[in-house]
Amino acid sequence: MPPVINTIETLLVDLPTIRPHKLSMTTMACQTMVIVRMHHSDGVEGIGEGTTIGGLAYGPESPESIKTNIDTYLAPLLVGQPSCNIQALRARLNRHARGNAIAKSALETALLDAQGKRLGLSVAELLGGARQVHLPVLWTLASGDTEKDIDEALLRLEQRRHCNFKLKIGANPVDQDVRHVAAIKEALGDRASIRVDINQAWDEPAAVRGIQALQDAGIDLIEQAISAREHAGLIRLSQRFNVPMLADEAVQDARDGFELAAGGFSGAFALKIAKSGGLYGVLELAHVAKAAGIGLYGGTMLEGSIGTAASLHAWATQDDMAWGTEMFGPLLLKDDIVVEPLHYHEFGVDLPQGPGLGITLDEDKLSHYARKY
Ligand SMILES: O=C(O)C[C@H]1C=CC(=O)O1
Ligand SMILES: [Mn+2]
Repeated sequence: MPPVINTIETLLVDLPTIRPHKLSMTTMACQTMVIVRMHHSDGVEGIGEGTTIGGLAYGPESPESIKTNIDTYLAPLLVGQPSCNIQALRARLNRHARGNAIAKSALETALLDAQGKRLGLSVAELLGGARQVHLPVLWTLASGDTEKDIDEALLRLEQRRHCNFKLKIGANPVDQDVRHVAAIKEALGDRASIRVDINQAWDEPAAVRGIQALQDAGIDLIEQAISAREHAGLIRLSQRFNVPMLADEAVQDARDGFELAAGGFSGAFALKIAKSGGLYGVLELAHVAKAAGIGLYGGTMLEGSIGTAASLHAWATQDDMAWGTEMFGPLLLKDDIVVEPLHYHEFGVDLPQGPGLGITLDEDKLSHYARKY
């Protein structure tokens, strides 16, 4: 008898961050993850994670909506279905439920984890095989304080944990943000690559002024300076400056990637399993980017270890991520809910080994941090 999906359980898990994490639209002191536990009739359990940033501040799905929509609409579409045809299950979810990319990503991750455990293969192997087993990882400096950010960067460099840094800007006036970034670049010099993420905070005239100053200060990459929906503006910025643009919120899936590429965008795309509805969707976007000569960047929604591991399995199948990854989510959290945390060293992280995601839940930690009703 081929296995079928028996039950799907969702848990909201709140973990405090090691310091306030300041973005242009919110400041995070805690991260909330939706953890999926999917049980199959052959006794296999698959785990997945759906995570966003700042409740509804970052995007249209909140942790609570992800949980509710899985429990109410998506899980009933999967329960009782054969477990192994993940493409058929993806199509079924997409046919009956629009949007909800983060919820779908959490479910697809759990399906892949279970299938890998069943077959004795890692998720990267299920996707065709790993071309890298140690991936570079950037760190985000977002304490809100220039001196603290410089100290944090120097410490990470000395620990050989990170040598690429992303600065979150856009909450302050443009000139103040530019001074903050330039001071950090000046302090770190050629020892580090400095990039910025504006998270859509500027309009196009402010972006033209700000990016010119950031380019002059030696910044390497400009992430999502203007509104996600302003594709034409983002294309204009990419054609105007030498410093490359990184599209993040503007590029959710392969369709967005195709539109930007066809419109003349150049630069890089931030890939996130959460934006593309899972690992297959994000790899479709990667293929469009590659065909268009657009660079790849392994992005995060600041997921914990499960979502980060799932993303790593997808990125590992690629040999040329021009801009590396930012898979540091677990390092921003004070604690973890897995038995063996991801191993960060030598400016990167190891791809977890073993069947499925290669991750085991720590039941005590999970029940400690799971939201109680
Ligand atoms: O890139 C984003 O927009 C979200 C996230 C990723 C890293 C970080 O610090 O914030
Ligand atoms: Mn971003």
